Amino acid sequence: MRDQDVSIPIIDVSPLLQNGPSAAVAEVADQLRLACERIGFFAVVGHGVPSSVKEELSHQAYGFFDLPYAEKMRVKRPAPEQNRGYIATGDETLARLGGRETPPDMKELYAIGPYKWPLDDYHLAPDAYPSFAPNPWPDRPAGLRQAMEAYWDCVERLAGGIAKGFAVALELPPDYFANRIDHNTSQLRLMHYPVPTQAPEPGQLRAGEHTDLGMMTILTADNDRGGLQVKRRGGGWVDAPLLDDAFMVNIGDMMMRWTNDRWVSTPHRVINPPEEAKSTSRRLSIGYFFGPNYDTLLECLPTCQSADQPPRYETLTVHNYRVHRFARTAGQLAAD
Ligand SMILES: O=C(O)CCC(=O)C(=O)O
Ligand SMILES: [Fe+2]
Repeated sequence: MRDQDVSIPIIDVSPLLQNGPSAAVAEVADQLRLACERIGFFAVVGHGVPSSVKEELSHQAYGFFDLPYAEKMRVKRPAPEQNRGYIATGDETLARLGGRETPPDMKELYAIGPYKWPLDDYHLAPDAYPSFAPNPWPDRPAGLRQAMEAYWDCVERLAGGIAKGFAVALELPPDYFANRIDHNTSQLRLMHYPVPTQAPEPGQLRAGEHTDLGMMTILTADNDRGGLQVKRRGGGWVDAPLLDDAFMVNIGDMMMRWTNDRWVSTPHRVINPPEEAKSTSRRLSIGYFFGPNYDTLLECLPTCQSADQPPRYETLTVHNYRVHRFARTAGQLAAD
């Protein structure tokens, strides 16, 4: 297939979540494999996340971003290396993840990390930080916490199902990733792109071009707001489709390392609204950035190497890989 003909497929993942018959699982896995090889993005339906869970979180998120700035700052990011709390407009530049210097993204966000974990040796070990640390919850809106936790549980289950599909697609046992993600170090980020009040600076976008760092990202945005664009393997941007009741999923850099570049993480960005649509361009997106356990080894998968294809990347733990990536971006604050 020619690169310019590749589009973002829609995949029904329900067999992965319902322990469907192995033929159905293999069929979904094959669709996932093609999507990951060709474009690195796919839309999922049959995801099992009730629309009420998504709608409630969207409602609560708008409630939070509508609060006065000073109130939002009460839950500001607790420390620069932490990826949680309120991150105000001007404080994040996703393009830096790829080593590019641009003006900051035109967005504000509120993020949490894992919220239910015991205070045991594993979660209190030095390498558990900053993945496991307390989340600073705002007092208002009162329903935000419950909505974020309910949403987290649903998309965590979905990510587990997709991970099973990835394993089958990579000719590994279906549960290959299970004990590598059972203490996952994910983040749930509410991203608010307000109506722009001034013209963007040259090179300034709602979210600059980047690849995501983790294993996969599960995204949803207001249905009628476009802006997310995905780079094709051969170059050129394609608009992510606006679909009702689907999640957009993309693979991140950890999948690329695991698969020895068989599944390349795809650059994407969020472009500015056109001038004529500016006044109604407020956009909310919700991203679940799924990261494996902090001590999981990112080592070339056994099925992704051979005598002609030796491992291209050094083996690192998830924790050390993150530290290494942040060092490369010169300690700048960036999304995970
Ligand atoms: O807002 C979106 O649709 C995507 C944002 C994104 O790619 C990110 O935050 O990593
Ligand atoms: Fe992203």
